Amino acid sequence: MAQVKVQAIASMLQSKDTIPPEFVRMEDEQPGATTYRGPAPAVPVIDLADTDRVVDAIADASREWGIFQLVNHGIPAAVIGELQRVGREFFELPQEEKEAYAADPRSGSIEGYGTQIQKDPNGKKAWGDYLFHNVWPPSRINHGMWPRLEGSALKKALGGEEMDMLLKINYYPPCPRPDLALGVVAHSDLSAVTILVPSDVPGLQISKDDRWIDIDYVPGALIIHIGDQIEILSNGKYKSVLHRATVNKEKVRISWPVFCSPPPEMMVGPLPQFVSDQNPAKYKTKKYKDYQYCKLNKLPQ
Ligand SMILES: O=C(O)CCC(=O)C(=O)O
Ligand SMILES: [Fe+2]
Repeated sequence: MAQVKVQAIASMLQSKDTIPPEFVRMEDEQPGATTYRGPAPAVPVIDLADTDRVVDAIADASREWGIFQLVNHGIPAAVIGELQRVGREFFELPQEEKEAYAADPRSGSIEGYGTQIQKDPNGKKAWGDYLFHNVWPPSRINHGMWPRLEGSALKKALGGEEMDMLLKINYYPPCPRPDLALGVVAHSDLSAVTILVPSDVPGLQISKDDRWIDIDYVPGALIIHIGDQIEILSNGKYKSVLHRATVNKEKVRISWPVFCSPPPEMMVGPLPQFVSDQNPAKYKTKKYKDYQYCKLNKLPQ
């Protein structure tokens, strides 16, 4: 049976100030209670055109933050705008039309329209739906998946030989109690890096010095997350950032992360230049797909 999507639940809510109990997060996760409201340092903004500084700036930000905003990235605003438009258009289709693209849990692939990826130990749910679509390499593109994403996604701008790219479109309907719910719960990304196109509605938060802080988007910037694979390759020098997404009372929030990951069979482990007698390997060396399996099934890495 099809999973009931949050968008359908949100559209049927009678009350403007309550949400079903399974969406009320445990108290130590609720954004209303846990978002830090004091002055906090801002996520670094890096100018890709500043060739003298860019490499050091990325290394510093990856070590201290695990996330940064990239400006002058060279991807035309029209390409990004097209991706946003087509993604939004998908979620505005009637519910039964969207269900034609529903993810099939038996297929072993994450691709498709769905809600709720990971089981929650307390049976709680996140306030959001998604559409996953492989966009690179060409052999892994499923041409039956929301065809209007074909050719419009960031793949043309980003396409590289050694990376697999998975586009996710997160759709978070307006939520009567954004203080109690989360769109995406705290996690780090399994990818090597994630390139996130934000919408104009804020909501991305990171954990920095044990506080949840809001990210103020720089208009037109791409948000770059360091993911688990870079943390592993660098033996922990560069940090996979812990982050989560909050939702909005009046507005739909959408985000467009592109997860750039090694191919499934590639061996991943700390690179020799990051390992020494004083600094032994902190991570195993194994296939990327084995790291993926452990993360998705919440097993020890
Ligand atoms: O919506 C966002 O801003 C973040 C989404 C996210 O972290 C994810 O889908 O992995
Ligand atoms: Fe994420």
